[in-house]
Amino acid sequence: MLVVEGLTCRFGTKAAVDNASFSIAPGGFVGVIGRSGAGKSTLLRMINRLAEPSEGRILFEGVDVTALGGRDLRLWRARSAMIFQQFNLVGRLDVLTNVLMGRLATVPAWRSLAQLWPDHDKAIAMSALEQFDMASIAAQRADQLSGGQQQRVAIARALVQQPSMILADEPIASLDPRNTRIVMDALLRINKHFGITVVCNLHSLDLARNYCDRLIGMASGRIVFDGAPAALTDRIARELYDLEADEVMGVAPELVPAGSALPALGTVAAA
Ligand SMILES: Nc1ncnc2c1ncn2[C@@H]1O[C@H](COP(=O)(O)OP(=O)(O)OP(=O)(O)O)[C@@H](O)[C@H]1O
Repeated sequence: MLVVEGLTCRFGTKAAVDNASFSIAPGGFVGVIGRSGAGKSTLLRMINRLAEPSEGRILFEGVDVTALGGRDLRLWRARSAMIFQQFNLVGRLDVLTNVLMGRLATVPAWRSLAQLWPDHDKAIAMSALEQFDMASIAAQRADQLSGGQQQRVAIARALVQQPSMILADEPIASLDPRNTRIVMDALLRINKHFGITVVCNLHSLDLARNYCDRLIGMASGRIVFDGAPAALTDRIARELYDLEADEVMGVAPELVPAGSALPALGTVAAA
């Protein structure tokens, strides 16, 4: 169980994440939604400890992740594997070696530097590539792949970290619709087949509704919605996304009857 308590991250006087509290049970597929600048990336980066919280705590299975340092912190970063919008592969290295990078936390540095990966780790990496039908391109350079293939390699790299959770920060933001589906299906497979919790920042509300079993909505650093996708009405979505709403929902504007009051943000979260 991941528990986030009063988590805040300030940059100067601005709170990118402001007093966020929630818990995530194992095995969920959670979408973090909200407009650009809402604080989604900062939230995920704090959970992985790539960004330092200004206040609050992160607990995982009762361990205070916020207090970890040294080797324990490296192990936590492997256990809460991040996937990034820009894939973060090493383009000049082959696909298999990129996936093996996910084993760095468990392999002595001299072995990885000398490219002497143990057979056991190579087998794990090949098996991860097979999961996503990519074993046949194991020897190709990463920079020769399409964006969708690169992201699936990044997902395979995350999988070999044997994570408890995958934190995906806008993983499909630079992909076309076909590759978007392939990559989201890969994340869903990781979630359903391996039972690994997925927390995924998504700009598209349609995707979030289709793939996630729970949505956390953020606005100006605060959590303003936390519930099942079905509970997120179009009206709340419009408040979350403001002028971007039609773009993220892919629908025509809804006519709001004159004089009808919008529910206050946070009312659903509080219910
Ligand atoms: N390192 C930083 N230094 C200063 N301000 C930052 C830093 N990182 C994020 N911010 C600010 O914090 C706020 C939240 O940013 P964040 O990237 O977490 O939002 P987001 O919802 O992920 O947006 P996007 O979808 O555009 O990535 C923004 O106003 C951003 O400019």
